[in-house]
Order: sequence, then C-alpha cells, then structure tokens
Amino acid sequence: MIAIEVVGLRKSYRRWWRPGHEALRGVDLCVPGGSAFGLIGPNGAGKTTFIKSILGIVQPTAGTVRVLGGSPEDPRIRARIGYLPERLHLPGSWLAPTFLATVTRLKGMTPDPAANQRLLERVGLAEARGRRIGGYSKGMRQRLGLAAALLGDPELLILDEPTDGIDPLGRVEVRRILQEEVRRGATLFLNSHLLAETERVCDRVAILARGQLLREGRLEELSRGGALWTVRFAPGADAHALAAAGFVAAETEGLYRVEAADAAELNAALDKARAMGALLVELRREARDLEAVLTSAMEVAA
Ligand SMILES: Nc1ncnc2c1ncn2[C@@H]1O[C@H](COP(=O)(O)OP(=O)(O)OP(=O)(O)O)[C@@H](O)[C@H]1O
Repeated sequence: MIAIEVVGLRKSYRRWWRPGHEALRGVDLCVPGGSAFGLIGPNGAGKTTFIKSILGIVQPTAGTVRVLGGSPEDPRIRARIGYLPERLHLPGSWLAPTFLATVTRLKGMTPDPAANQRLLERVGLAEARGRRIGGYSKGMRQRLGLAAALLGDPELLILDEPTDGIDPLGRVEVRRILQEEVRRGATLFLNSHLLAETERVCDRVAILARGQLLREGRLEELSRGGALWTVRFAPGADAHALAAAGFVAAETEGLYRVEAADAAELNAALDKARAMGALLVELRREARDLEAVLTSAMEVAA
C-alpha cells in the first residue's frame, strides 16, 4: 500500500504587492505504507508547505496528492491521519484531558477518558493533567500536541518538528514513541531539522531544497553512496608502498583508507596492494551520516 502519492506538486504563494513565490516546484514523491519517512532540507525549502499540501490545508497550484488511497480533503481520510503542526495553537484556559476529548470528538470518535489518560502518561504529561495548558512550557505543549496526533491510533502520522522545544531526555522518549508507532504498523512522515533524530527513527529519507526534491530513498542506500573504503591488511604490510598506491594509514595499525569510485577502481587498488605482498583481511565501505548526505546533495544542486 502507498501511504502518500504526490505527482507534479507545485505551490505558489501569491501576494498582491509582489509576484508569487514558488515554494514547491514540481515534486513527485511516493511514501510506502508502514515506512518511517523523513523529510529534510534547509530553512525555506518548502517542507512545511509540502506537509500542508498533503493534508489539504494548503491548496496546491498544480499537481495531484493522494493520501491513504484518497483525497486529503475527504473527512474519512483525515480521520485516519494524526497531525502535529509546526506551530501549535492550544486553548490556554483548558486542561489537557478536555483538549484531548475535544480533538477526539472533532475526529469523529467517542472520547475515552481512560485511553486519553494513558496517552497523557505515554507522552509524560500525567502529572500536568490538572494544570491549565496556558501554563505549560514549550516542550509540554509539544508533548500535548503529540498526544493529540496519536489519538485513535492513526494509520498515518504526519509530524512537523515533533521534538521542537523538548529537552534531550524527552526527545529520547518521543523517539521511542515514534518507533512504537511504526512497529504498530503506522506510517510515519517526519519533518525534523534534527538530522540525528531522522537518522535514528526513519528508514527512508527525502531531501527537499528550493522547492525541489534532490534525493529520495532508503537511508542505508543514501548513506552508502560514499567512495571511501576502510581496508585492513595483515601485519607486516609495507606502509610506504601502500601509501604510494593510494592507501592512507588510519589511526589503528593495519587499517587504511582508500578512495575508489566503483568496484573496478577498488579492485585495481587492491590488486596493487596484493602485488606488493599486502594481505587483505577486512574491507568495508565508509557509511556517510545524514549530514554528509544532505551536504553533498546540496553541493551537487548548487
Ligand atoms: N503563507 C505564506 N505566504 C507566503 N510565502 C510563504 C508562506 N508560507 C511559506 N512561504 C514561503 O515559502 C517558502 C517555503 O516555506 P516553508 O515554510 O514551506 O519551508 P520549510 O522548509 O518548512 O522551512 P523551515 O525549515 O524554515 O521551517 C519560504 O520561502 C517561505 O517564505
């Protein structure tokens, strides 16, 4: 099943006093059901516009959007989605249980006080349930927003910066909740500027910049694309000769790094090493972290 299918999505924000700004410039994207999908990109890339478009909050200028097999404007589809917006507007004079009960009703479900209490416990707000929301800290408001998104075990969770304002230990808890949701079978669509968070939670990633998709794919494939290899030779290898063949000695004895764009280049380098008596005992490609993947995608696009 495909959870989100977007074809040729464009969005121009028009203001009467200046020409329209094109926030999305022809985005095609397919998010498989059950995946944990991370959208990353620099400020102003169009990530929030993309999220609002797939939720039907923003009307696309062109293109088609299908979510859970239907239109995001269909209330029956919306009821199957849990959404945490980037900017939360919460009623300050309310208590958290009242807020959750109201959101439950708005989603067309019957409020279940016991289930909502468990949800507040799950997001770490059990002790704050008797306090007015207006007195909550930014992180607490964010936790409440997450609880609202989780109401009714939605099939698709769309979270825009879910850990914004949440302290480091709280982030670990949120990450655990997101992982539990994916294990339950929910599809997760996450926009986070914390790359380490996306890296830990998501199995697929898309990079958006200046309204266009630069890269998309499985995280392990995107991070594999590097040309750097770590090689271990058996003790006794001639370091000087290896250096001349392009093998740079690493911190640990016997370990070397070599750059090779493809299998042919790598094997040519290894043949040279073996010809000088070096015996290969270990070989692995250096994985790039998400920051390196993003940086290189941005450099290529520049
Ligand atoms: N309502 C709006 N009216 C006019 N321009 C807008 C509006 N919303 C967003 N934009 C513009 O569209 C572009 C994309 O904005 P968007 O908020 O989607 O980016 P983003 O990737 O979510 O950014 P950030 O990471 O900083 O939150 C920006 O240039 C922004 O100024």
